[in-house]
Amino acid sequence: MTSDTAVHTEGLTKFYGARRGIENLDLEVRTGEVLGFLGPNGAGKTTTIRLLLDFLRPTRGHATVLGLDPRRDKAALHRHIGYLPGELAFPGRGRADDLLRFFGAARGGVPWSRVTELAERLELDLSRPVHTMSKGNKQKVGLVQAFMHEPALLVLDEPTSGLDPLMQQEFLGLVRDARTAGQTVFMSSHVLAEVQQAADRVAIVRDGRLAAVERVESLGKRAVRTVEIHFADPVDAAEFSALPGVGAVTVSGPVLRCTVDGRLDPLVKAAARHEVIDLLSAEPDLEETFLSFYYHTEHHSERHSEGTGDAARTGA
Ligand SMILES: Nc1ncnc2c1ncn2[C@@H]1O[C@H](COP(=O)(O)OP(=O)(O)OP(=O)(O)O)[C@@H](O)[C@H]1O
Repeated sequence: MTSDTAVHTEGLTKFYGARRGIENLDLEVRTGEVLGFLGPNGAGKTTTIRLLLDFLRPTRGHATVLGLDPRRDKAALHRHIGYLPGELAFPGRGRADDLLRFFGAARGGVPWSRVTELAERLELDLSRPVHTMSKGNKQKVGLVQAFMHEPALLVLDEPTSGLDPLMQQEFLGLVRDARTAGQTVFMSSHVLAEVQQAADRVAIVRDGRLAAVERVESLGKRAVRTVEIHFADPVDAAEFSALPGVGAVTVSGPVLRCTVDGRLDPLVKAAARHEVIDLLSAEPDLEETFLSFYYHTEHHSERHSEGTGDAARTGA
């Protein structure tokens, strides 16, 4: 492991008795990248995060985080990490600002302006006692404490849970700023859409095993979109169904509906031979296309054909 690598795991495995938490995880998070750690409930995301921070001990295998051994160098490691747990539990009945002062002091001092700047961006009222706050506002306190000391590595477990859409966007802005500042971000989620907006790569876990690691750009290319074209006059389905990437063509009079996998260009050029009244293209639904590819396919490893150079498969 070099300084180019923020997190490195080798055969990392945790069983809870006979129950698999995560098994044989080989994963690398590069310094300065945002890695989305994606998987459905129970996939093993929280287990992995807790192993990286030494809140759990592996059954076998090994992790190196920021060049340190989480087990041996836990205290040093935690100073360089900003951690947002999946389930927040704040102690006591204190106000948010008092709590954050306490966290700041524990990390060797954090400029208070940094705390207020984060609180303003997230529209968090620091004068409120944390125990009276809504889930979303508690989540904001959790985010402020994770980001406030500008750690080399942010480890965020389901960071947007409880945040409304506007605040989710603000959070993604914080992640992008962290990346610009050279920080590394490892964030778990079960929502691809949010990870896709912020991450360089996504690692997909399923049933305690790593299913794939992909660059986010290659997810987009894989997306199937639905297209509906309204023509001035009726058209013939046969004219469109053989076009590259075009599938599920149905024609009802002057309205053509189909799916397009990849480039829209062949369909648009073919449509342009007719008078087009309207064209509707639904946003690529990556949840439906990409995730179903991994989650709902028995033999998904066989279906993963195009190599991106990043594919990491464990034969799950
Ligand atoms: N303390 C525990 N004792 C027994 N089994 C556990 C424990 N913690 C987790 N597990 C099991 O390990 C597996 C992975 O759980 P984990 O919490 O890591 O998944 P996750 O991907 O974080 O899920 P979620 O999105 O629901 O938080 C699940 O089958 C879960 O039931």
